Amino acid sequence: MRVNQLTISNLRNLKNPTLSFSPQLNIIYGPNAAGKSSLLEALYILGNGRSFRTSKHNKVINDDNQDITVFAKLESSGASHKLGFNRKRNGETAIKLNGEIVKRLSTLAKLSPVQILSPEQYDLLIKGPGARRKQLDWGVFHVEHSILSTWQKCHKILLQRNQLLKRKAPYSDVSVWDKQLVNLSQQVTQLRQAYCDKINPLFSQFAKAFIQQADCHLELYPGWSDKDDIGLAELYKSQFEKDKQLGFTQSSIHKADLKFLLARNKKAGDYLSRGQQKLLITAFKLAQLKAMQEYGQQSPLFLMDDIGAELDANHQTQLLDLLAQQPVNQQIFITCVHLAPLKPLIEQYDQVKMFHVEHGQVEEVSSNAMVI
Ligand SMILES: Nc1ncnc2c1ncn2[C@@H]1O[C@H](COP(=O)(O)OP(=O)(O)OP(=O)(O)O)[C@@H](O)[C@H]1O
Repeated sequence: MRVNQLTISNLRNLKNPTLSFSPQLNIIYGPNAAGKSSLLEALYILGNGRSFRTSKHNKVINDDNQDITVFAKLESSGASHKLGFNRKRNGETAIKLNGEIVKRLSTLAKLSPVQILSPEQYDLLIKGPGARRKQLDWGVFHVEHSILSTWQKCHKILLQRNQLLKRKAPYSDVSVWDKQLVNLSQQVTQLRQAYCDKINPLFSQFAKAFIQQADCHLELYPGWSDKDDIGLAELYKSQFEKDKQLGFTQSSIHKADLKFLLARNKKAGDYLSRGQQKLLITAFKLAQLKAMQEYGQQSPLFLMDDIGAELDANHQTQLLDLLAQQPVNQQIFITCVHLAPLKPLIEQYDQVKMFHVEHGQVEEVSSNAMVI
């Protein structure tokens, strides 16, 4: 997928730019608080219907305005599309694809997948499992769309079962849902596991290069522990009293986790330095990108916010080398304060566009005019 043109209205401090992008490398640079990340936010909204920096939609709308609009001309799965997204302060949202109203956010996700690496994600290893599960399911969805409906059905049943548990219903009532729940939990887990199997060698390879630790790997915790190998159906039976006491189901896909492990199964979050954790997340994101390039329906936009901020010079060079090896149809957007470290990367691309941002004003500048 690639975005050819983007028009942004009333997003944070941006002065409503219309921009034409390179199908390969786009560099967005300028001083702090210029509006660089805001530009990436607009691109992210195209694929997700929300910001990557906040869950509070109103924060993204310019203080003096009542709504934001992001409009893009893009190419996806070999066809050209016009995609418009509008959100008002009261939360009302309108999405239009080629003039037709779109109701589901999953349509956006399928049409314009976006992968982002930003400082907001560097604490993924020390956060709760929810954030890792989200990243995992994002990846699974983009190589196997069917996970979404199975996941939704599973969560619906969990909701019904939990309502009964809260009401202290008897086992005979609650267990009506167990067979379906077992079935759906296993289906989701199989898809998650298949994705982990695909991504693991890619992740290990990037992780080894970045943090010089052999045997870095990902392990899926399905959301229940079955040490005695009795099966999920039996677990529901044996956990019923505890579930009733708690008022919710303890074991299913809502408790899954993606574990980042080092040699001898040490938890990466407990062992690595902050800097190494950031590098490991970078390795994970690159592995997800590669998995989509190899197994997905299409390659996502790859957004890298503040590329220089979190890496030392060596690791930055390593990352830039990897970016220089991306397939020619991979569209990349990078924000930075200083251009100088990006010079070797820029020189390796045929089609580069550079945008200078200051006080919300975005201007395309010639890459030949790059003064370093
Ligand atoms: N709702 C809003 N309305 C108007 N301005 C806003 C709004 N939200 C944030 N801003 C301002 O927009 C500016 C742009 O922020 P942004 O994070 O995009 O800058 P940046 O160039 O990525 O900065 P940095 O290099 O420091 O990360 C900031 O000055 C911020 O205070």
